[in-house]
Amino acid sequence: MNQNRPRRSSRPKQSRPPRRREGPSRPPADDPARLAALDTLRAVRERDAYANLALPALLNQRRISGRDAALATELTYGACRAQGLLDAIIAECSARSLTDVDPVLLDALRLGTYQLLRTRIPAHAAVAATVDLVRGQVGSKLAGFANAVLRRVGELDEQQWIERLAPDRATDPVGHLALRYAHPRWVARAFSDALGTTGEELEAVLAADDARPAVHLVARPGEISADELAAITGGDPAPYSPYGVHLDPGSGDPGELEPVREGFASVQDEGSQLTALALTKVELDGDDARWLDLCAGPGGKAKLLGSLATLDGGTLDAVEQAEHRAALVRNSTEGLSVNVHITDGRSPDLTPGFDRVLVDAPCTGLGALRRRPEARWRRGPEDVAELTRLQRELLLSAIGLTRSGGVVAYVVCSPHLSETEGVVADVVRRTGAQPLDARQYFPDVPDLGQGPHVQLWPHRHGTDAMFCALLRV
Ligand SMILES: C[S@@+](CC[C@H](N)C(=O)[O-])C[C@H]1O[C@@H](n2cnc3c(N)ncnc32)[C@H](O)[C@@H]1O
Repeated sequence: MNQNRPRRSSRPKQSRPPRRREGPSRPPADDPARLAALDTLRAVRERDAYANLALPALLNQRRISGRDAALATELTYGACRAQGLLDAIIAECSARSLTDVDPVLLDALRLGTYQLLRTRIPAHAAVAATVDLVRGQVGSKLAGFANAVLRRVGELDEQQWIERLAPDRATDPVGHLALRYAHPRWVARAFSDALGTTGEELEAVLAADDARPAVHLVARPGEISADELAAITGGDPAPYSPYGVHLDPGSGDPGELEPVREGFASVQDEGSQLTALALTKVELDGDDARWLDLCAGPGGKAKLLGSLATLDGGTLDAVEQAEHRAALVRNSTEGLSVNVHITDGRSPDLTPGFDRVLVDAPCTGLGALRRRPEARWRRGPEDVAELTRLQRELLLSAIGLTRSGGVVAYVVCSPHLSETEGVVADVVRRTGAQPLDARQYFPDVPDLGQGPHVQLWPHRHGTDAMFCALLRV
C-alpha cells in the first residue's frame, strides 16, 4: 500500500466535491440504474461491447426510463471515459494490486469512484449504493473491501487526486494532461505530436473528448436541403458542410427523426462529409463518371458520394471486405447508381481507370474518441504498425485503380502521424503521386495549418479529428 495514501484523520474539511445535492442517505434496495451501469461495464470488458449500443439495449429490455435511465447513462459513459484516472485513484486506495481485484468488483469500484468524484450524489449515498451493489453482485465478503476503498477515495476530490497522482506538468506535460483528462499516455502523445504542442491546445483537444458532441446529420443531395432538414429537425445548418445539420446533443435518438427514417438524411459527422466532398471538388480534365469507394462500410460516405455521382449521371463502385458491413452499404445506397462489391480493397477484381477514388481506411479511430466512451482504452500503440501497413496497401491499390490525371482521397479518422502523414509520404515516394493542397477543397474552413494535407480537430472545427490527403495520379 502506498505510504502517501491519505489517512482519514488528515482529510481536509473542504475536500469534498463542492457541488453535492441532497439525496437519499441510503440508495433504494432495488437500484436498476447502477445495476444497468455495472452490467454494461461488464459487457464492454468481457465482450468488447460498445457502451453506447449495449446500454440503450439493456435499458430498453429492462424497461428502465426517466431518471434511472439518465443516471445509468451518466455513470456508464462517465466511468468508461474516465477509466484510467479512476483506476489510478482506486489503485492508490487499495491494499491489493488492481490485477488481483475481482473484475466485477473493479467495475463497481469504478462506478463508485466516478460517483464520488464527478457527480453531485452525496458521498455517503455513493459509497452505500456501491457497497450494496457489490454485496448483491459479487458477494458480501468483498463488501467490506469496497467500503474501505471508497471511503479512502472520498477523502480527496478529483482535483486533489490529480495533484497527488499526476506527473509534474512542467517536466512531463503529456503525462500530466493524459492523467488529468483520463487518456492513455500514448494517445495524448499522438495528439501532441500532431498538434506540435504540449500546451493549451493539447489540453483543449483532450477536454473536447469528454464533451458531449452535437449530433451531425447529412441531407441527401437531390432529396432535401440542409435548410429544410434543419427546419424539420429543429437543428442548425452546419457551419462548413453545405449538406450538414447540427442537433443538440440531448435531442433524442436521431434514428427516430422522420427524414432519417425515410432515408433523406443520415447521421454523419461534419468532418466526414467535408472529406468526401473534398474528393468531389478537385478539378479533373476529361472523364468524370467512374467513382470508387474502396473501404465503404457501413456506407456513410458511399451514400453521399453515390448521391452526387447519381445526380451527375455517374456511378460509384463501393468495395467492402466484411459481408455484414457490405450489407449496410447496400442498404444505405439503395436506389442510387452504386455497385457494392464484397472483396479485399487491396486486390479487388475491378477494371482500373477510375476518375475519383476514396480510401477511407481502417484506423485507430483516435479522432472519434468523443463518440465512443470506452474507445480510448481499447486500442494500444501496438495496433498502429499493423494498421499503417494495411492503410499503405489500400492506398497503393487505390492509386493503381485510378486513371492518369484522376484523384485519390486518403482519409482516416485519426490524427496519429504514422497513420496520416507517414502513410501518405511513403506512398507518394513509391508512386510519384502528386499531393494537392487539400486546404483549397475545404472552403471557408478556418485553421487548416500549413497544408498540404488537412487535419480537422474537434476543438477547432467541432468535427471528429479527420485527416484528408488528396493525391493527383
Ligand atoms: C473507416 S471504415 C469506412 C467508413 C465508411 N467509408 C463510411 O463512411 O461509412 C473502414 C472500412 O474498411 C473495411 N475494410 C477493412 N479492411 C478492408 C480491406 N482490405 N478491403 C476493403 N475494406 C476493408 C472495414 O470493414 C470498414 O468497414
